[in-house]
Amino acid sequence: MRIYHLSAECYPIAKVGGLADVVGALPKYQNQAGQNAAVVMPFYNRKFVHENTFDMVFQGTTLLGTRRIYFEILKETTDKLGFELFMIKIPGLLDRENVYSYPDEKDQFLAFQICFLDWINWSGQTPDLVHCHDHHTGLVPFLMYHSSLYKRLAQIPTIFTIHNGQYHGAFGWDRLNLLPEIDFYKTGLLEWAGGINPLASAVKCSWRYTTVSPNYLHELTINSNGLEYLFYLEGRKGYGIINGIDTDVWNSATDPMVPAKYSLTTVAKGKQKNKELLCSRFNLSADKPLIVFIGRLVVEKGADVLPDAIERSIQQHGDNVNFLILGTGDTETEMALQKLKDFHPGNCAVFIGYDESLAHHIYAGADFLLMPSRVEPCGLNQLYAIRYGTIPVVRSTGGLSDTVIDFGDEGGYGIRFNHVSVADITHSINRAVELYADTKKMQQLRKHMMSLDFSWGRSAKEYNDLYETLIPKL
Ligand SMILES: Nc1ncnc2c1ncn2[C@@H]1O[C@H](COP(=O)(O)OP(=O)(O)O[C@H]2O[C@H](CO)[C@@H](O)[C@H](O)[C@H]2O)[C@@H](O)[C@H]1O
Repeated sequence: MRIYHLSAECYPIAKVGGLADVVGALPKYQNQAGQNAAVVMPFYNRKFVHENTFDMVFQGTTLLGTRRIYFEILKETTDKLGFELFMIKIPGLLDRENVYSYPDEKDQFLAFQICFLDWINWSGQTPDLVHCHDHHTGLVPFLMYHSSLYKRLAQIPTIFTIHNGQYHGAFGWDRLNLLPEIDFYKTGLLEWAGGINPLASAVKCSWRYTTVSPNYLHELTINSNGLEYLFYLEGRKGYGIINGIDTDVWNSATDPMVPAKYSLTTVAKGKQKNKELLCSRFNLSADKPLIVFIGRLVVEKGADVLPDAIERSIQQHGDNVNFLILGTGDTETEMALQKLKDFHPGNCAVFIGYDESLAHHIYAGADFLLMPSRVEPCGLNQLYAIRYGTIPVVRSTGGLSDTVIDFGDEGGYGIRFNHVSVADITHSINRAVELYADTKKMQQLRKHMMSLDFSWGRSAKEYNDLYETLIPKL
């Protein structure tokens, strides 16, 4: 079955967050299960494109409104990622370094989607299914079914996966002229709340939509930044499939970014060594419990509550607890964390920035990973933590509820709390500190976690099974 995954991010080419991890792994596991899945993404001027070779497999021109643009489809030559990788290059528009945040970002993603459709249309391809990810690719289903230009593609099933329902990519009707010819009586399928809303359009037009955890499917009807009623209406098309992790990349016994490699049998020693290295780099003490946070410092992740919660915990536990934060995001939170570090240099360390290698080292060296998320569609950090024997301390929401069982419950291994509040977080940290003192229990939980299977195998099969239901049997 030929499948195209369309995404703005893909690990290791361009990663901003979890979307990249998923799109860089799912197709590989699907191919191992007998599919023929490829990834199509925008061209970014990044390390990966300079260190690898590409063939130009197609070139053409298309229209973005009245602007004629020239584009190239570049294919990575080795398929070493476990899937074919195609990048769409548009000189001056899709050939920059960063993934997001350019003032003409909406034009960039619109052009990306149009060029993809032009390419498969004019090169005569008929994939079995097109799988779109997040709002950057959300107009593809509408255009496939309601543009006279792409009538040839109108029978191809589309699936849309929502990695984050808070972001819709919406824009005004004044930009409708940037779309190719469309059936004007169908424009309602583009609309939500008075504008063009790519996420809403994808939910309406794709054959099926999926969320990255079963719990999040339900939560979207309660909190999706204004699309709650749409999710309620379209609920029959929705499926919740939990993300997996790429166990080739996330393997503490082979991970090149983990200084002291370890397996289930050597976890205590390996973790301690990694922790010592981390602590000496950040001026912390390796004898104390090390509680870490990795991620975007934004309200959605509960990062705004971290400074107060950490301050309170340090006060409560005196010198007996350590925190390490890796992230970047809201300036106010970054500044509050820096200040905290200055007040408590021996108990709190902060690294503002994005550092993939440091993140791997932290997952391996930490005792506890804190995730006080307000919204967490799936969450990969807790899965990486579990895989590396690090106890997740999470708010019960979205995919965190689906993947973390409190150690007080049967079969449990993590710590869960209900509210994004200083009180709930500090209470959970108290539990973590107590747990840390029980060396035997810690060791038992680490081994238990490392024996759990959150790899893509099962989830990739669920996607494949869903595809099968949409593709007519020959
Ligand atoms: N400063 C930093 N330095 C190094 N690495 C960093 C980093 N900040 C973040 N990361 C890494 O980025 C990834 C973040 O993944 P998440 O799934 O937690 O979040 P994100 O909100 O981006 O993804 C959205 O999509 C994914 C995928 O579907 C969902 O799991 C999630 O709930 C949803 O919000 C992890 O691999 C993490 O280690």
